[in-house]
This record gives sequence, C-alpha cells and structure tokens, in this order.
Amino acid sequence: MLGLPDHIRAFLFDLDGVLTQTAKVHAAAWKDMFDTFLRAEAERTDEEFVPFDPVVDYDTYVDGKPRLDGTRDFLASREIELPEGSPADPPGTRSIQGLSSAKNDTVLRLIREQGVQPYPGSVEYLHRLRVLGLPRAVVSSSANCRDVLRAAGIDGLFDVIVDGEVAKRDHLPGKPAPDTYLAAARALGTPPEHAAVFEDALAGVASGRAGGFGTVVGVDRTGQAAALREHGADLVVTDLADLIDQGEGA
Ligand SMILES: O=P(O)(O)OC[C@H]1O[C@@H](O)[C@H](O)[C@@H](O)[C@@H]1O
Repeated sequence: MLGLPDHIRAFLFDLDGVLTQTAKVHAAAWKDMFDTFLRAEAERTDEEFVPFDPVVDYDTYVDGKPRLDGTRDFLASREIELPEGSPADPPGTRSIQGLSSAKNDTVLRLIREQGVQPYPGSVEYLHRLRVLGLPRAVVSSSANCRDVLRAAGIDGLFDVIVDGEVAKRDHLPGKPAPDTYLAAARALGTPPEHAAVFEDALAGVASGRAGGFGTVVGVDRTGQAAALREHGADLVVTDLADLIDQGEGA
C-alpha cells in the first residue's frame, strides 16, 4: 500500500520536517535562543562561549521533543542547571520556562515572516491516502501544530491530531516515549502493529519503535539515515514521493 506492507491500515505523521519545511525554522530559533543565553553565561562565568550546533545539538538533544524537554535536555548536555520557573516568566528569564518562551517567540516570528511551506511529496502522499479512504493522523510535540497545519494549507487532511496541547491536556509523556503515537492509533481504532509512523527526528523514530508500530518510516531530510535506522526506523526515504514511486513500481 503506497510503498508500505499491506497490513498497514493507518498512517501517523510527525509535522515539522515530515509534512512541513519547519524543522529548519525550529533549529534556527533554538540556536538564536541558546546562543544568546550561552554568550551571557560565558560572560557571567568568564568561560569560553561554545555555540549551539544547529545540526548535532539539535538532532541529539532537541528535535522532536516537547519544547521544555528540548531546553532541559540540551542544558543537561552542557551540565547547566536552571530553575524550572513558570509560564509567566518573561521570555529570556534565566529559567527553563523563560528560555523556552524566548525560543517560542522567535519561532512564531520566523513563521509569520516566512510563511510555512509543506513538502509537495507529503501533500501528494496524503491526497492518495485520502482517495483510498485510509485514516491519517498528525502526531507532533509542537504546541503550534494547528497553526502550522493551517498556514501550510493542509489542516483538513487529518482524522486525528495529537499535538503538544493535547499531550499537555491528557498528561501524555512526549517523544521519545510512545504515548502520543499510541493515543493517535487508539483514536483511529487501529492497533499499533497495523499502523505506520513517519518521522524525521531521532526522538520520533525511537517513539515509533517503543510503541511497537508496524512500520517506522525515517524521513531523512538532512543526511542522518544511519542514525534514524539506529534509533528505530525500519526503512528510510528522503521524501514521501519515494514511497509513491515504489508503490507504482510494485
Ligand atoms: O515549541 P513548539 O512549537 O511547541 O514545538 C516543540 C518541538 O516540536 C517538534 O516538532 C520540533 O521538532 C522541535 O524542534 C520543537 O521544539
């Protein structure tokens, strides 16, 4: 079925980097926020400024995870401990919440300025699934998921959305835990072994593997195919159009 085994009956998609070209927007916003913070820390402690690496640090500690976990996990990698703070902390406050808010302000500004482009291969794949009557869900850690789907013009293509807001409301642990994907499969009425997960993030493919999903498709936009396989991808494509081509060839 569209490049996947025939027992796959439901299709669960990550958003940023799989459906929309927003993974690099998030990476840029994270770099902006962390570099501002790390520069100030270097001055404060009289130590060397080591910038955030938007490829290695982003992929390893931040990509795919809920916002606060991304902040926490990267800071832990630098052995920096900050107070949790509160959602009311002004953006840039020296707290997990304050830094996370600064990052969110930047990502929202970049999205406003640049708009959101979907990946044409993903849009085509979604349309083909819809024509075949196959159920589709978005499973994203992002609290901005619905706005991004709308800005990309693809918000009408899904039966179920499990995003950062739903996860918070239902107390679901974020990726790499499998809970958000399992909740989406349940909402579609499909056991995980009959559902496919599409992910570009290491935390995301790990989530698919942990949930026992039928197929975990790694979407490699940045040349990390081997790492995607290591963390849980059963197969890796560079674009969803590759699966359409395979399906047609079969
Ligand atoms: O900050 P948001 O929009 O709630 O998104 C949380 C995370 O959502 C994920 O989809 C992205 O891969 C991360 O980069 C991002 O940080």
